[in-house]
Amino acid sequence: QLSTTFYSASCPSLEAIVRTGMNKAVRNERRIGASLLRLFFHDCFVQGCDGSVLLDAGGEKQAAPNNGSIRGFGVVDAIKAGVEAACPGVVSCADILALTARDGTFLLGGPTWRVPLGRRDSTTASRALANANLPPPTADLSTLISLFRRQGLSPAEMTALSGAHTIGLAQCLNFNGRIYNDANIDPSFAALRRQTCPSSGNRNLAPIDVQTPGAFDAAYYRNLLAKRGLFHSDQALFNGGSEDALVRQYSASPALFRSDFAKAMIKMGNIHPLTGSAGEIRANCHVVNS
Ligand code: HEM
Ligand SMILES: [Ca+2]
Ligand SMILES: [Ca+2]
Repeated sequence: QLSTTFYSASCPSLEAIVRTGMNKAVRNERRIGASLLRLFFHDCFVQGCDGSVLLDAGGEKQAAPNNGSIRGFGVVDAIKAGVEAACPGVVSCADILALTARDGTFLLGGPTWRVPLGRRDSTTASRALANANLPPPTADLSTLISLFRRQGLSPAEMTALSGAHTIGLAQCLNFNGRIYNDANIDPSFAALRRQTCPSSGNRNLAPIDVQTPGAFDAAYYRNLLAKRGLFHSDQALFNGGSEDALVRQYSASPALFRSDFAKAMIKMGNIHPLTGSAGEIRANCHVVNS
């Protein structure tokens, strides 16, 4: 139902405006490409890809997986302002977010893909659904598989999408349990991470991919082979279970990873979009229209 040509008559400059905005944002701070990729994931897993994560009301931003962690709202706002100037009242915040995720991935060296468009924006957000649907970094493989299955995504798609952790940073509180307690971790990697993380709490940042945190590549999977996954949930993909073989394949074939990642991103972007006359085109991504 979404279409890559949805705005070709109503907003032909849309993709150029988003690309220019993302170029500028990534030049200013490379990590922001990762942050927008994650923001789109956190949107899609809560009520579908409907821009709910962008709403200030509703408590979704304060849900445990989001609070003090999700970022990139200013970039969405700046791009939305440019889009509104060119094509007022036409393009949803949900679609802008989908395009920023694609461009963020590409600008950090990842694959590109054509983004199906035509999503509309929700009038609600949900803290409860964010807490229930977003995977915690303490998850085991069975939990990851079931949380992705709930969104219509297969274990293989979950394994490909987790490769997003080839870019970006994380706070100690999300991996302290792993570096202090897990057995399936490379001891020298655990020691390295403990150097900047005290044994509880703490918002200090570390790269998720110890090798190339600023580059979208297959190093994430090579890390898993070496027991250098940062989150317990990362290493769960390569811990003697059903995804081991695919992790090995992706570690050996970056081209396969790139192509499967792009396909899985399109599939994730199709989670329960609002279309037709459902929802609205928000004027301001932070608030519902009055
Ligand atoms: C498989 C289950 C997943 C879990 C348990 C998980 C968990 C996390 C956690 C805990 C962080 C660090 C947040 C912080 O410390 O502030 C993070 C960061 C990140 N995640 Fe995931 N994630 C998962 C899947 C995904 C998927 C599917 C994507 C995108 C397709 C993604 C993209 C990212 C990115 C790019 C970052 C870095 C963001 C930044 O630097 O701002 N993650 N994830
Ligand atoms: Ca949503
Ligand atoms: Ca990397």
